[in-house]
Amino acid sequence: MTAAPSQVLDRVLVLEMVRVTEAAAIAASVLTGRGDEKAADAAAVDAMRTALNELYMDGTVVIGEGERDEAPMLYIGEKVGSAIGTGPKIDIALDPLEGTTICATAGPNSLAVLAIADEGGLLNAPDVYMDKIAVGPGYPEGIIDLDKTPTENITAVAAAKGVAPRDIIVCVLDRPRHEALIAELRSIGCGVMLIGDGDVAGVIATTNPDTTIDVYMGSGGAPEGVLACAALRCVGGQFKGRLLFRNDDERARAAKWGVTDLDKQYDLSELAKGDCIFAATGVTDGSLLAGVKRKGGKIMTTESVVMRASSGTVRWVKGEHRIG
Ligand SMILES: O=P(O)(O)OC[C@H]1O[C@](O)(COP(=O)(O)O)[C@@H](O)[C@@H]1O
Repeated sequence: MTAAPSQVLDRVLVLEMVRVTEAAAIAASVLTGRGDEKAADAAAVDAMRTALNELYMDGTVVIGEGERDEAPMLYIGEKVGSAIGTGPKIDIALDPLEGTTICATAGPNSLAVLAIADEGGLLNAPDVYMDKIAVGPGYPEGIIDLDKTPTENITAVAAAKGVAPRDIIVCVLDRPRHEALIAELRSIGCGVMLIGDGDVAGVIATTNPDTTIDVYMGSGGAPEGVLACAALRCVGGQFKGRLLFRNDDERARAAKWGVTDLDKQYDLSELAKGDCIFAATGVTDGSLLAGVKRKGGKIMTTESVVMRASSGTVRWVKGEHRIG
C-alpha cells in the first residue's frame, strides 16, 4: 500500500527523526541491565523530549507516556517542537523506551521508537490493550482477521505461503493470558516463538524473513500497535487490531480520545493513515537493530532505521557519537 507524499512531512524531517531516537536510546543505554526500569525510561523520555523540541514543527504527542496527570513529560496532547503555532502541524506517536523491562534486564529488542504523520494520521489509541494479528508483505489482502480463530488464520497464511501449518512460526508475548492461544497454535503444529516483552519489534519481525517469524498474534499495548502499524505502512505487511477494555474507566478513556466504536476491528490503514515516517534506534541488541555500544571510552555507536510510507524508502543508519 502506498501513500501520497505529505506536503507537511518535510524530507528533512526523515533524517531528523533518527537524531531523536538516537538521543533516547543513548540515554537509556547507560542504564541497561541496572534493574531500574523507571530510571531508564525517565532518561529516554527526557532525551527524546529535548531532541523533539529542537525540530522545526508544531508537534502534538498523540501517543505518548500517558495522560497529563500521570506523565509529566511527553504526555498525550503535549505540544513539542521549536515552531509551536507557526510550523507544520505534525502528530507524533512515541515510545522513548519500548521494552523498559528488557532494558533493565539487558534482554533483547528494546528500542527507542517514534512515528510522525500529518495531523489526524495516527489513531489516538488510549493506553489499553489491543488484540493484534500481523503478517509481513506478500500475502493476499485480507488474509488475517481477528474474527477468525487462530487455526483459521494460520491455515489461510500457510496455504498462501504454500506450506503446512506446522511450517508457520508465530511470535506471541509470553503471558498467562495467552495460554489458550499458545496451546491452540501448538495443537496445529505451529512453532511458537515466545517473547518476554517488546511487541513493536515482534510485529516488525514478520516483515523480515531472517527472523523466520511469519505471524504475530496476541494482545499487547494499543499504543505499541499504532507504532508498529506506522512501520508496516512503510515496509508492507498487514495488521488488524481491536481495543480490549478491562473496565469502564478504560472505555471512558477511549471515548475521551475520540474512539467511538469500541468493538471495531481496525485495519492497518486506519491505525496509521496517509504518509508517515517511522524511526527506531536499538537500545539493546535485537532482531531489528543492534543496541547501543560503547566503543572505547568516549564513543557510543548506534544503529537505527528510518522509513517513509509515501516513498517506501528504508534507511539503515549507523551512528558514532562522541560523549562528554
Ligand atoms: O506487559 P503487558 O502488560 O503484557 O503489556 C504488553 C506491552 O508491554 C511491552 O512488552 C513493553 O512495554 P513497556 O515498554 O511499556 O514496558 C510492549 O511491547 C507490549 O505491548
